Amino acid sequence: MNIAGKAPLDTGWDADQRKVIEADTNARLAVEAGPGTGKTAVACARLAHLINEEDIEASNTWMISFTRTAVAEIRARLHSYVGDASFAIRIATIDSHAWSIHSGHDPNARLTGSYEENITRVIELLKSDEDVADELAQIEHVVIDEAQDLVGQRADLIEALVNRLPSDCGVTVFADEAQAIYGFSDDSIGRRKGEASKPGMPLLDRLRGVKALGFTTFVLKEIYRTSSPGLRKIFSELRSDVLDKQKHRDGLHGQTAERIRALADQQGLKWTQMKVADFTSDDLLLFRTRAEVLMASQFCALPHRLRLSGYGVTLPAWLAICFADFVDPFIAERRFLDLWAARIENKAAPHYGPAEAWQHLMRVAGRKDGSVDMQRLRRRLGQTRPPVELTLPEYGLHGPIVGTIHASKGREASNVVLLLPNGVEFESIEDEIEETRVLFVGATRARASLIVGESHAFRASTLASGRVHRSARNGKSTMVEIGRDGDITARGLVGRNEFSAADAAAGQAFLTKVADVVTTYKLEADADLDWRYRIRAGNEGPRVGALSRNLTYDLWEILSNRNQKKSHRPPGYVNHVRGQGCATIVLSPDDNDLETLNEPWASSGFILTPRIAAFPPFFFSGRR
Ligand SMILES: Nc1ncnc2c1ncn2[C@@H]1O[C@H](COP(=O)(O)OP(=O)(O)OP(=O)(O)O)[C@@H](O)[C@H]1O
Repeated sequence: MNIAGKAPLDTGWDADQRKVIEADTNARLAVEAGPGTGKTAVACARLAHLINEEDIEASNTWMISFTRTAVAEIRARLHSYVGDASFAIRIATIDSHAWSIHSGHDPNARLTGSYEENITRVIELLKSDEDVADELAQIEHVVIDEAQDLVGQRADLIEALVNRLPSDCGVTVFADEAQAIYGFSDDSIGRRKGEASKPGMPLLDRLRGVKALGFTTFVLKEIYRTSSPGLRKIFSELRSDVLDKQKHRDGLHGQTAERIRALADQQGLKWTQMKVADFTSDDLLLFRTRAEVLMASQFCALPHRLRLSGYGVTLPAWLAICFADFVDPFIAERRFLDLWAARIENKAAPHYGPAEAWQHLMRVAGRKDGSVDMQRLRRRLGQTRPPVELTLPEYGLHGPIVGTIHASKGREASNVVLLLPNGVEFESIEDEIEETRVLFVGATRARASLIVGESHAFRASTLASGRVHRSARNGKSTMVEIGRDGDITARGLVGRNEFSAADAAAGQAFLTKVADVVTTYKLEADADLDWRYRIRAGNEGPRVGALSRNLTYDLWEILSNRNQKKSHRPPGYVNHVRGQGCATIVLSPDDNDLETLNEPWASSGFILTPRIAAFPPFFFSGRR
């Protein structure tokens, strides 16, 4: 297949891009380029070229990226270039590559060690273990995208990996230092996290610094993301300023924000006068912090999607709707298509049809006889990181995407509304430079237009669990984030302790009906469940689940932080908890929670869950 013909435009790849795509199989390339110059597109095309034109085995190639959402997008792009061969390429985040080296070669590998301990062990294995060396000897090419974000231990890991690769294994690394975001989370501005505050030397410089590794630098110059003149200035001139060390001094953040306002297609809007519902599916609304995203989402009754940390990948509702009562060990295509026709068609249908859904199932757990192995399917889907091809990239139904800048790195959208934080103060110049790069990333996501608005400044806090809360109505209520990973579990939905079999069935039947619409729930504290909150549909509807203790603990933590543990208690009920349709929870056949569930879910392992992401007000009441 001619990859050039697959370029996004009839004109094909430009000369710089082509040099990278068609470089020698075993070349070591460091590609530096700004936003929208096609780094990710070229990364995919390079692998496609190697597989299609140079006879490199897809299974002997690795593609490493920083985030799981990026991985999903890369898989989709590669599929369009090389078809099903893309499924053989090991596309994953650096963390999951590290984990597979660890678990494959260390008999004592356990998930219990801290993140740092695990990485340290993997680096040791890379340096000294002969089996690891044997495995690496098979690799013919490694592509690393978004390398600017790999710092500290992750950069050590990549360096150790590249050092151990056979000398004829090619490596292509892409990076844009102007987009490096390493130290901060998307929780709040200027909150540094652990060792990331000492980023050290950028990975590209480290690799280029070792002569023996043999890296040559390439640059991509042409901007393809946008033709808007203002945006192109942001992508190029503003980028030079962000990178210019001479300009790294007090006031850089404010000046950068000012420049973005001046070059944007529209500016001066106030978030208080806008709402999520004013936008369409082509729009991406970007906020700096998670709390701002949660606020914007809480006040939007129409379907929309969320993109922020803490809301893991979700599996589509059709899986549970088809398989909740399916207990046979295997399923044949005919049977699946019947289930789809009866339960999914015209209801909770995803953007693909039954034939494609079946192909996904076959790839994940297909057998030689053409049927799908249900136990295997459950094992694969029940992992914390299920196969990307069956997961949904955003949390929600459809409509505009509301997200943090951090969670939108490497992505693009037709129209971007960037809500700039105002009146920010920084503790150090490093903080300010880091936040300036965050602004730059936010301002470079748009293809057609960038609208800049001012966000509404308010204070919010984050608990140890990562849950955000903020005081509202002059302290009368507290808005608390609901729907984080772990808030709703299989037990909370269909556990025997929580529900009779009949009530669980009624709850699941209700969720099937609302699998693709927005639904408002009410939380009710239940004394019989140790004051955990039950989730009721509307005021009078069925109870569809019970939240885990995580929320109850966190509410007491809020009271404790305020010294109100003795005088106040969490409210008996909470309104305005919205769910964006439903998703599926899958339990692996060896999951201990299965025995606590009602039938048929204890046998099937597929459970429907409301997709809740809400920031409702809690009125803590005084104890008498
Ligand atoms: N030669 C080309 N002709 C036309 N469009 C192109 C070409 N190369 C890339 N593009 C398009 O330009 C857009 C930006 O590409 P891509 O997302 O790969 O950029 P990037 O450098 O990875 O950006 P970022 O650093 O912001 O993540 C994509 O829509 C891509 O399809």
